[in-house]
Amino acid sequence: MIPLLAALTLATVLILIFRRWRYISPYEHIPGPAPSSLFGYLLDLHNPNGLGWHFQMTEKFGHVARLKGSILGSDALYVTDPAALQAILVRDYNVFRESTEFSGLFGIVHHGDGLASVYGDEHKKQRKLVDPIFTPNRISKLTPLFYNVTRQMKATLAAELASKPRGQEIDILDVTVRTSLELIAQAGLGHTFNSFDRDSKEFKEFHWAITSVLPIASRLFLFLPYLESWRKMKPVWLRRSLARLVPYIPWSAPRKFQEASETMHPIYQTVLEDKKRLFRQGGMEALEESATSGKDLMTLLFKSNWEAQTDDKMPDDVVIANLSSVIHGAQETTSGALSRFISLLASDPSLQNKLREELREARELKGSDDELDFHELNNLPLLDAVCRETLRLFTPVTFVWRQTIEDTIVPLQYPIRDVGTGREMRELLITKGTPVYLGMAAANRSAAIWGPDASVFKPERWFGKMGHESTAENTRLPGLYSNMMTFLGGPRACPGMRFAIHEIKLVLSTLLQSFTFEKASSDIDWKLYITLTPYVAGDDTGPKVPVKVYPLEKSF
Ligand code: HEM
Repeated sequence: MIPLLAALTLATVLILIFRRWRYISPYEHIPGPAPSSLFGYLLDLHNPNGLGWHFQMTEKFGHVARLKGSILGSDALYVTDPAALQAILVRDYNVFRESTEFSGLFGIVHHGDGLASVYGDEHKKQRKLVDPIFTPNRISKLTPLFYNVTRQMKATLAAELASKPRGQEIDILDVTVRTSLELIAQAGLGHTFNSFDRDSKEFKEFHWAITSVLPIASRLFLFLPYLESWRKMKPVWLRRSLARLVPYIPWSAPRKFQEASETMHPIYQTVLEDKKRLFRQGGMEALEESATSGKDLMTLLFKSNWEAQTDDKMPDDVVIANLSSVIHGAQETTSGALSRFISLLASDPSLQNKLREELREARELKGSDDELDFHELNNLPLLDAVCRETLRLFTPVTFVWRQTIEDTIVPLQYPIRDVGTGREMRELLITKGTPVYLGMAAANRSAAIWGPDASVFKPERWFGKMGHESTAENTRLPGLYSNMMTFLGGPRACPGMRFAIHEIKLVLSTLLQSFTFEKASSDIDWKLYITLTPYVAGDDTGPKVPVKVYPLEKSF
């Protein structure tokens, strides 16, 4: 049996190598980086220490680059061209699908076919129910809930500082992680993880699961192409029986991946069951009388689903998968971004003071002890510019992945020069099956788009300007937020963008009104997992962002 299996494997590998040898890439004429291993571009693209590889893409190779495949695989494209991005994300979004790697991965993590795992009409139908829970009006009503959480954050941080010698470094990532998880738990689920209680078992377990599942998955990237077939495997009893064997695999990554995705699911089930029970007992009124006055995203989604036409209603497993997508989408991205903001401010005391002055003036103008509301926070020009510039330069999601399901020609704003003939091409045929990587961080740093100072942190570039006016030549990118790619664009753009911006502004303003920040002695390495994750340089024991924090003599 074993010799037969070995012979079959060898024959398959030889056939694949032969096919690869005969393969003529449709992208031979496009410049691109040489792969650093036999695995082709894959190891470079996913290298946790490879952020520089992404950042240099447009300057070295232009706005479309060829990524050479492995000895067994075919080539891919890395796209940052504004016109091509518009075609891929908006015009032809049904042709450039979320990759099966991602839909398989998120289908398993979210235990069902939520937004991140569906395409076409099903995706449109689900977005119709999810988008209304994120309108500016709905987000503005979450402000009191947000302040409840930031008050706990402030008290916990003040207590930690009081218990330590003055000037000792603290891990601000721990603070932003607890804050963003508690914010999305309360505002998203109407639930608490008691995240500021160091002994909270629920916080520890959920936090471990939500922060580990994607970094672990990126260690399994060679297996990602098979996850979609795995989760759709029939008969279901066979898949379930095989899944029971995972804990016995002598490799920790699949075991931990399974454990993490199994930890989060029961919490979402309980939250949904609680809402249903309340609804059965007292209808919508009972939900509206709950602790969040019915303003949490889960109640809104429940309502939106209840009011939908029968054909549009989502079954419970899809509601749960979407709930899980929302919580996941909100957690890692926002906590990492918040710690990035604070470490930037810690290195720039003058910017910190200017932001504090802007806040002080706004509070004085308001003339009461009430905190700034949604609109008042949005009307602070320096805070807004710092927010945009940080999210441009330090894009939390570096790239996304699409798969082409039919041959399509896309236009190019920046022509490609043929490496053989030097001929200029103003459009590009992308053939069926090509993996297409959309370099969001690279597009946000392109010197052709943003000018020669594209890689400099310069909040002033946004003063008095909207979206494309801050680029070098009024270039329009198809991004949802301020003409940049941070939250993507088109029908699959991030629905939680307003939630994220409001959270970032509100948390930062709360911290700046009570504390000052100073740079710590160590440098931070931002590692590329699916979102950017901060580590102290030379210390791989876990994500951290040490800074020195001091209470303000007079907080306001
Ligand atoms: C700085 C913070 C955030 C960033 C940079 C960010 C970025 C993104 C990006 C790039 C995508 C597209 C992924 C893809 O197509 O492969 C996305 C999707 C998504 N985000 Fe966010 N996000 C952030 C915060 C949030 C928040 C706060 C929420 C919810 C409260 C959220 C919920 C979602 C959901 C549900 C999706 C899936 C949308 C779909 O497939 O239709 N995100 N996000």
